[in-house]
Amino acid sequence: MGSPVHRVSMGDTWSRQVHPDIESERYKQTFDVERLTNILDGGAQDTALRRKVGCSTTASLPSRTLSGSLGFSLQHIFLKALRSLGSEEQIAKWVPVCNKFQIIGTYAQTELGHGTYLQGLETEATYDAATQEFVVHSPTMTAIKWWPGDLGRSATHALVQAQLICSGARQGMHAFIVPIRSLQDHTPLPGITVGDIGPKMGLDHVDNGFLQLDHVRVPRENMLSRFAQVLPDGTYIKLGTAQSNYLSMVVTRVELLPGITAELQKACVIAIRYSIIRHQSRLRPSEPEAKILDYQTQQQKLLPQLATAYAFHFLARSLLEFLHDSHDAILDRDFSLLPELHALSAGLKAMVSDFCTYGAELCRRACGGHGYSKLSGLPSLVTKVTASCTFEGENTVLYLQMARFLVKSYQRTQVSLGPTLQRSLPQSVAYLTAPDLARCPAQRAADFFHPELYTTAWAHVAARLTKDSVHHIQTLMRSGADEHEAWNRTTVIHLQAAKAHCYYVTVKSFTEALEKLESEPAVRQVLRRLCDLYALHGILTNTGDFLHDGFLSGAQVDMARTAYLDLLLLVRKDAILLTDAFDFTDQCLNSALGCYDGNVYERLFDWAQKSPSNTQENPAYEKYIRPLLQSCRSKL
Ligand SMILES: CCCCCCCCCCCCC/C=C/C(=O)SCCNC(=O)CCNC(=O)[C@H](O)C(C)(C)COP(=O)(O)OP(=O)(O)OC[C@H]1O[C@@H](n2cnc3c(N)ncnc32)[C@H](O)[C@@H]1OP(=O)(O)O
Ligand SMILES: Cc1cc2nc3c(=O)[nH]c(=O)nc-3n(C[C@H](O)[C@H](O)[C@H](O)COP(=O)(O)OP(=O)(O)OC[C@H]3O[C@@H](n4cnc5c(N)ncnc54)[C@H](O)[C@@H]3O)c2cc1C
Repeated sequence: MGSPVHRVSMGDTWSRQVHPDIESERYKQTFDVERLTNILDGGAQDTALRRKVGCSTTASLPSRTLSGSLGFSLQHIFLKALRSLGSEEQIAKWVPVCNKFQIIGTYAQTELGHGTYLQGLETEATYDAATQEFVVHSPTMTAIKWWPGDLGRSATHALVQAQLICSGARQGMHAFIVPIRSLQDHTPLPGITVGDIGPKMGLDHVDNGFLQLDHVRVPRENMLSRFAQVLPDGTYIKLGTAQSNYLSMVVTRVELLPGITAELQKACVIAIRYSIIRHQSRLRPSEPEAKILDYQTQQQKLLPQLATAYAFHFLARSLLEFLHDSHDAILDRDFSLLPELHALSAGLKAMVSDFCTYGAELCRRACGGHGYSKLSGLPSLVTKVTASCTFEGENTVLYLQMARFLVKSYQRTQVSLGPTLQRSLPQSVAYLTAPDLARCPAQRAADFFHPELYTTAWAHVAARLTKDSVHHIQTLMRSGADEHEAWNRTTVIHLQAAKAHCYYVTVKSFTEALEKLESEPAVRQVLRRLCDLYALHGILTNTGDFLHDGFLSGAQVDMARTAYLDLLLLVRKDAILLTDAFDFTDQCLNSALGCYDGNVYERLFDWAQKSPSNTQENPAYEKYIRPLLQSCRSKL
């Protein structure tokens, strides 16, 4: 069956037939794969459009982003910042020339000496009222902009985040459009030293660069002025908050989620399809070698990752909807939803990138030796997704931003505001004031197949860890620590609370997505198993947090494990169909192990023969091997 994109190529004989092992897995269709693909896309028309454009289900999500661009095209970050921080006039001026590639933009915020601590950025933009210009300058070596994508060789303009100095005061980080290369011959403009930062772990196709500015002048109109203005005489008008100019990072963190999730989805497709083709060892001495996906340990490696990949798809959709609903208000300077949006975007970007990096590497290892071959597509996928743990905010720092929001939300519950409090707490932390179950009510394994039960369990642990962190701070301060030291000496607990909260938010968004699938019983059932598996996998890999205060008993953990192991068997039956539903083309997967037709060994052998080391003269023979052999022969 499969979708039209999976017409196998009419190349070699082996590429015209689907391997019987994988074909047999597609016969027993317990649900309509095409229907699930449509649901992931948001509808059948969206599937058709995506196939025309050639993306996977998740990567198409950004097409509904604020910018309407598809995925992370060149200068996506630059455009994002322009739309978030620019006035309507500035957007009208710069976005069209960007979209027509009359200029190429880069987002230049990080410096050699600072990436995380934005208050420490050293690049300066000093207003000169006499000429109504800003003088943008790198005062020190550590102020050199370092890392911006497309800066190394491509960009003609940089959106430079710099400390604004005007009216004799430092006004904090503001964004300035700075031309850096000539539009005639692409050479660096006066005062500009620019280049590539050199080899990286991955993402080799991106020219991350450096930019040193030597008193470069730009017109007053080049400061993005949605949230602040500098008048011709140098008067500073503040229109937002101290962090308004951080808005583009919030938007980018949300819009990165589908792309990061797609990497885990691809890793799951490759590893699960390979695990159907790969036969190794015997389940019973009398039987032929088993498909490695029939080993419980292989199921336990891969299927929770598949569940996570689906969970993050619905999480990304839910957060994109929240961004959509709040973004216009924020642009109109109603910042009431921004704290929750910032916390969610920070914490969930940290969790999604952490888990997708871990999961992609797990999928790679689950493919044995062939997983270490670049022909599998997995090594480059792992090095690519790893970057997402750092760019757009280093994960630990972002988890701590989420923790800061949890602490402040919990502290609000400590001030007795009565019944109005629950309504006023942000929706994502409403559980902090909900009646708390002291004990899980589960009596048997099947009880763990109830979304309400495991969602409540996650809320309980997140609330407990948040309360623990606040009490830890209070204890330290009572013993004489100031608020900053108390905060720092509690950050390990803060991280635990933030991670538990993020897991709770993901479970909740998955269950809410399932509630909307009333009319799709077969698809809903298969997704429900994945939701159960995702929730229980988290409980069983963080058992201590659930046992800590007796919320779960040891016997109940055994029940959860029984339910979990049963789920592995059920999900195993649908595993191939669930990978097919992501609708990645073979070209997109770029993997000899993960092709739709399952002809792994033929592709490995065919692709290996085409690799440069087999198609070019061996440079080592004349220079090293022949002289070595000859010298050894002469001694015989
Ligand atoms: C891999 C697969 C992907 C596939 C597709 C992609 C392919 C390749 C494309 C690659 C694209 C990547 C491009 C990368 C770009 C970048 O990396 S751009 C640079 C990103 N840099 C950062 O994210 C910097 C991180 N640091 C910060 O955000 C801040 O310094 C901080 C850590 C948040 C601290 O800021 P600070 O001003 O010091 O604030 P605090 O004192 O901590 O808090 C004060 C209050 O401000 C609130 N706040 C902080 N940040 C924000 C925000 N962004 N929005 C709104 N509010 C914010 C914070 O909550 C505090 O509020 P109160 O608690 O109420 O006081
Ligand atoms: C592939 C890639 C693409 C990038 N693209 C861009 C781009 O286009 N534009 C751009 O401006 N930047 C870009 N960056 C830079 C990126 O945004 C920064 O690297 C990132 O924000 C992390 O900052 P840092 O490098 O200073 O790390 P650091 O903050 O120095 O992190 C080092 C360690 O210090 C710890 N740490 C730091 N602060 C704290 C704290 N307060 N509490 C506890 N621990 C802390 C961190 O957890 C981490 O373990 C890119 C980076 C990469 C890898």
